[in-house]
Amino acid sequence: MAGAVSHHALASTQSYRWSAQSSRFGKRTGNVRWVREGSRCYGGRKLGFVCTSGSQQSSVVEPFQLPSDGNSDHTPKKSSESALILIRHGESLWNEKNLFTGCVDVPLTPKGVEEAIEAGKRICNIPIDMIYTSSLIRAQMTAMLAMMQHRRKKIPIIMHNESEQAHRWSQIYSEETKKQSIPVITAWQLNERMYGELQGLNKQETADRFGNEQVHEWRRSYDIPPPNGESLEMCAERAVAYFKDQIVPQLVAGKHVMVAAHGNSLRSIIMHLDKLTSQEVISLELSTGIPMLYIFKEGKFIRRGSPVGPSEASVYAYTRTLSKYRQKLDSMVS
Ligand SMILES: O=C(O)[C@H](O)COP(=O)(O)O
Repeated sequence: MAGAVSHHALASTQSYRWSAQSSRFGKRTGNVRWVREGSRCYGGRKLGFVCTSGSQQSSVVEPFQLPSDGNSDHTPKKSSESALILIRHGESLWNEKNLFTGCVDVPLTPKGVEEAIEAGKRICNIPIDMIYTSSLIRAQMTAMLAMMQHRRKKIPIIMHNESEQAHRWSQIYSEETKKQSIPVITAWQLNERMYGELQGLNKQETADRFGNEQVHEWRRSYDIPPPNGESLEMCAERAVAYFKDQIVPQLVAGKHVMVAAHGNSLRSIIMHLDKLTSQEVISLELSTGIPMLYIFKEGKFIRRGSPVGPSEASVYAYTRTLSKYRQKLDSMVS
């Protein structure tokens, strides 16, 4: 294995996990509320902290620098609120085998399929106009399976823009059918961080060989890459840039967006949204198949946590747009 990488002591590392659970014992780190769920963890052992959902746990993120590309569609509408759902793919066949996966294109396990379906139930009342996924099948499967649960019953359709011909050949010629569809944009920039020479290795065997601290550093440090792979910082350079350039303008235009991607590409985006430091992000863990909701309003991102269920009051009580959308769905089925 090339590229020996030095390791620091990570003794003070705590772990945090996005979760739908709540707790009464909380502490604030910057503008993020972290809630202690159970025992402290370290280096791949038990992860025992949660970052909860719910109105008390919302945080307001500083306004973004909006892209000034002269496109009037991107002018923030004062009254508009857009939903942003971030979801890590469900369990993959290599998650199950505990192998470093990175950019290897591995499908979901039956459990991963279930997780995606469950995630879909949790967000089935939240409006979604556009979907962004990585170019990897586990994220695309997750998005499609989740959308099958959505009450609006729009059909997600992958847009093929890789060539002029692919674009032309995948056109839909009915306005009515288009209205019943949701465009799915695939982007390599949202792919998992490239794990270099760790891809395909067993995580436990790698820790046994190189030590827990070294492997934890490769997996969680901000700026230390695994051998010949991407650090989180390098992953952020493409994933956060794509988020700002392509996804934020859609939110600004009032579109509700779901992003189905990966542990580390989403960690880099959440680090950006929640303004986590490079120390804080070490402890951010994302579970497979857990949707996370942000509201974009007047140029700010408001973190709403993870909807526990389709009817969770706190998700809808807070925003007029979401509660109206839900009422509309209710009236459509009654
Ligand atoms: O690429 C992988 O192996 C996983 O998707 C993420 O792995 P990590 O938890 O080691 O970053």
